[in-house]
Amino acid sequence: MNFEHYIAAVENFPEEGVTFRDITPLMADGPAFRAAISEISEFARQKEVDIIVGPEARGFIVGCPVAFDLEVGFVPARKKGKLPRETATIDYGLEYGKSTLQIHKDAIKPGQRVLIVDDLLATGGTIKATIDLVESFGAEVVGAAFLIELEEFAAREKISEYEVFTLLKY
Ligand SMILES: O=P(O)(O)OC[C@H]1O[C@H](OP(=O)(O)OP(=O)(O)O)[C@H](O)[C@@H]1O
Ligand SMILES: Nc1ncnc2[nH]cnc12
Repeated sequence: MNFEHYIAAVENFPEEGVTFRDITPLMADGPAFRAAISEISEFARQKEVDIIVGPEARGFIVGCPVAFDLEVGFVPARKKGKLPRETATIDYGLEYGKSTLQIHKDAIKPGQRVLIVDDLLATGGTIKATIDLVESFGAEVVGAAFLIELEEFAAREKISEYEVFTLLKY
């Protein structure tokens, strides 16, 4: 399937100089969305994962159906102040701005095999922060999977020790 056909390029969003890769047309097309999720699920199955972790918000959109497909749990890494119970916290930078992610302290057990799933890999700030946060639980990050990789940022160099799966590269 030509997944690129379902990704809209929006110039100068959310700020001047950024080409935003919008996945909402892919999400709006049932067969295309399902096919894209299935490709990530196929990768995830080989990794024998215990849980999927997805960073807010688009990591939920891609990560939850993968978890459902594999019949494993999904753990949200949420932006600061959204989770109601005790959390582990990490600050990070991304292509446009800075943010903080939190995971509930009882959500991941030491030794669990974790796959991190998100929509897009740009500078790698989000994935690196999510990896560090997951590893702070004593869990094993068995890989990371994305719909889109922006190769100009060379994020793979930041996470070269991890297996990275991406459906589309720009
Ligand atoms: O590789 P990076 O430079 O870190 O950029 C990629 C991240 O940026 C976007 O999320 P954003 O923080 O904009 O949040 P959203 O999902 O809530 O839109 C995207 O969904 C990734 O999580
Ligand atoms: N260029 C981009 N398009 C969509 N999401 C992003 N997250 C970080 N950079 C992005």
